[in-house]
Amino acid sequence: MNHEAFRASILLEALPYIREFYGQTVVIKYGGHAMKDEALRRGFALNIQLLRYIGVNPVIVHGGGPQIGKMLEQLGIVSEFRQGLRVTDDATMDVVEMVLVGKVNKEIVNLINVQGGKAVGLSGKDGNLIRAQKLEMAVERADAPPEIIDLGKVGEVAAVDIGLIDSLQRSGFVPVIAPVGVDDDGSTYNINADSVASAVAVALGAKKLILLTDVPGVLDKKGELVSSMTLHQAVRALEQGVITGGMIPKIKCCLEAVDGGVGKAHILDGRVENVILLEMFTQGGVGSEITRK
Ligand SMILES: Nc1ncnc2c1ncn2[C@@H]1O[C@H](COP(=O)(O)OP(=O)(O)O)[C@@H](O)[C@H]1O
Ligand SMILES: CC(=O)N[C@@H](CCC(=O)OP(=O)(O)O)C(=O)O
Repeated sequence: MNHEAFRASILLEALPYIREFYGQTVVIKYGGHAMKDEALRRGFALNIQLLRYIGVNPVIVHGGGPQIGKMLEQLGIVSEFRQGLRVTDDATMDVVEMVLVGKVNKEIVNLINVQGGKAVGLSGKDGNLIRAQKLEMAVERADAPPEIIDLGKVGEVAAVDIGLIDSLQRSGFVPVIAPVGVDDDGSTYNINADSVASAVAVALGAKKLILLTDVPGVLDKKGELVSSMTLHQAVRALEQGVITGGMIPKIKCCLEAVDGGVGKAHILDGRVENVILLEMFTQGGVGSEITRK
């Protein structure tokens, strides 16, 4: 199907939803795993452009973990993850910033613009967008007080200044944000992209937070997709140990977003073509959604 025919068919299906989403902000976290394939990258950009076309305001927060890993390897810098986060010394921070802000961010901007969009790339430094603070990571231990581990230049979001995003959206631009922030002293921090997406979604009062990853959504004990969970059910799933590894921080980000006023949070398979449109504009969707009630 060519571009025009595809756009027309999507528009027909989307009609009932246009009213609901018109003028609303949707924050989409575009993870490194969902960027690997050229056709998928083009499809992602087309989905973003289609959202703009029907009056939705998408804001992209991107990752790039695998891309950072590859560059560190080429430079002979050993990288280690603790609790799903990259231990970041000064040399690693330089590479993270170069890869995320200099390479991945501009590639996404270019992709969207090639599809006829107007994307602008930002890092958390631009317009004081993301104020960071050093992450104090406490790890629970059996029969001992929690251990505080030092991850170096790994930050968490302290504040989001939406001024620049606001101006860009009003001028019809799609902001594309790299998850790098600065603290009050101007030190640069590497922040997990899911956390940045969640904080940006809350600050913007977004209708939706969409996290694109490399699984169909949240899976239960039998490996079956959980289409919908309330905040309460998601907390129970965390406590019961159904959710492990990288899915733990992802669910926590969804909880923070919905708790902070975002309409719904979605975890979707970024390897599936048109997954954003399928989730937003079909009955029942295709991934997992987390709702307040
Ligand atoms: N219950 C679960 N449902 C789905 N994925 C899970 C679950 N528990 C753990 N995971 C793992 O979480 C991973 C997603 O987290 P992560 O690799 O950090 O994603 P990303 O790199 O896209 O941010 C999945 O690939 C899967 O291995
Ligand atoms: C602190 C930390 O771990 N930061 C991440 C930032 C990129 C990211 O989150 O990328 P994905 O979403 O593609 O995994 C990192 O250095 O890999």
